[in-house]
Amino acid sequence: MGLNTKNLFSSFTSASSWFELYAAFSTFMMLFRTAINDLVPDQIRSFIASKLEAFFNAQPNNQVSLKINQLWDGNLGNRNELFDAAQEYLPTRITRTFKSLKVGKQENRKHLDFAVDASEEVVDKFEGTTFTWKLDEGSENDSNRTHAFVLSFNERNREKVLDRYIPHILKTYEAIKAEKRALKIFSWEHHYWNETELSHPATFDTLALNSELKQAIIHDLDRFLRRKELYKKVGKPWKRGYLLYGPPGTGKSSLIVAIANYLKFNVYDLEFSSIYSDSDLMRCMRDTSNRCIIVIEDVDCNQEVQVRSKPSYKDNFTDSDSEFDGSNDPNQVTKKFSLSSLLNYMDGLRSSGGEERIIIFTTNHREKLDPALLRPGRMDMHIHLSFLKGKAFRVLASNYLGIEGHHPLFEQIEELLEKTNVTPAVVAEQLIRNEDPQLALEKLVEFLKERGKDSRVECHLSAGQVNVLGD
Ligand SMILES: Nc1ncnc2c1ncn2[C@@H]1O[C@H](COP(=O)(O)OP(=O)(O)OP(=O)(O)O)[C@@H](O)[C@H]1O
Repeated sequence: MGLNTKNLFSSFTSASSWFELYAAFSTFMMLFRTAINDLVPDQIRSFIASKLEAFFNAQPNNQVSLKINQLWDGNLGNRNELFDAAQEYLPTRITRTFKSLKVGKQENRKHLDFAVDASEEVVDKFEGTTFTWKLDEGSENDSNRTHAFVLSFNERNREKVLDRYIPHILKTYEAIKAEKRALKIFSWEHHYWNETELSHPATFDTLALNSELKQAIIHDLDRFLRRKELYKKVGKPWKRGYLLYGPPGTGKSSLIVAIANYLKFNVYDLEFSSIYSDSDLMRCMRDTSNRCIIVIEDVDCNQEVQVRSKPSYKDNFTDSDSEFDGSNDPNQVTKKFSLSSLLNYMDGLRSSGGEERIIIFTTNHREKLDPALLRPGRMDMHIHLSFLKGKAFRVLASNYLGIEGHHPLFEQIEELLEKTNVTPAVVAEQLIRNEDPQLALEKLVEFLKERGKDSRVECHLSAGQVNVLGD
């Protein structure tokens, strides 16, 4: 029985017949789609879709590529920033599925670094479009060999690449650079901030502090950063003041570095002796950048701050910018600027209106400080750093001896530490004397037993404490 095509087509000549055909086809498609959705799992469907897309994109006639050379025009002094950006950006697209990767670790860096291997293509998705990257390492025979990235994409995405994809890569690069940027420490000398790199490795992980205290500080810092909008709404300068107090060698400076490394804030270290007048103080405060920590160390040694309540000074200094050299003063202390200038700054009254500033005062003697300085709002959190107690010792054992787990001498050492008042700095010094962990711990036990005999004459202070004075 033959199929009569003439009859078949003639039966579809009317509009209603075409409509019927269309309706039947739509119904079939709907059923087909539902069946596919029900029967074929999600992963398989997206796999097929990506293969189809790759197939069409791979057609040589609609693929275009951009070559991003390491050097612009081969000129050594002329690096191509886009190459550097791609080099930083692509490892962020590396997933666990890669078969070939370059991996390495740089000195002073905790984390591993990854880089694209020339034998592997990196496939990146941006706004639903697939981009393929390949590293070209140049010819081995070429003495001026440099690298290049080749970016391939479908020609219909030319505009997207230039208008949005490349700007996106450059922006990501800036963010990565900011994240990796070395922190700076500034000191005020002769009316200018002198900058050096802050390469101190202290972090909250390497600090021997009791863990509740650590958590309380980290929590306070996080909360401070989160509350930008609230500070703005209530018209409060967005800053937070911490007072670190305790005996020398308990980690005040180390904690400041740990805070800086945690927040990625630069540190401005201010010694009052380098300030010549109120206006000098204002200038140095004004010249600090946002997102910084201003540190005034050993504030009790800075006579200007602790002596405000002494009658001889009250008579002599004012809130003005005038300088007072203290030459007639019986205590022979040089007074160059007023405490009230500092307090005003701290209240934000005369600040430059900057944001995200942390102010840290350190002292070995909190009791010597002027109460005006300690008032809530000026010093929001008082952090007491004290002798080494409890399990905090294990952090030092890890820092100095590389002992990560347990050691049979730990309990004995911790018991001895409870009975003795020794600072983390003193214990650190003992540990560093011997490379052999077992020997170092045995020597520490001996040392602590000796110290225990003298401990009766030492004052008994509690372990690290924190006192939050409110917002
Ligand atoms: N809590 C701690 N955790 C880890 N290391 C510490 C701690 N305290 C002291 N150290 C070690 O002791 C050394 C001295 O400590 P640091 O300078 O931080 O103490 P400090 O309290 O600021 O002393 P000072 O009051 O004399 O300035 C540091 O190099 C650090 O290695």
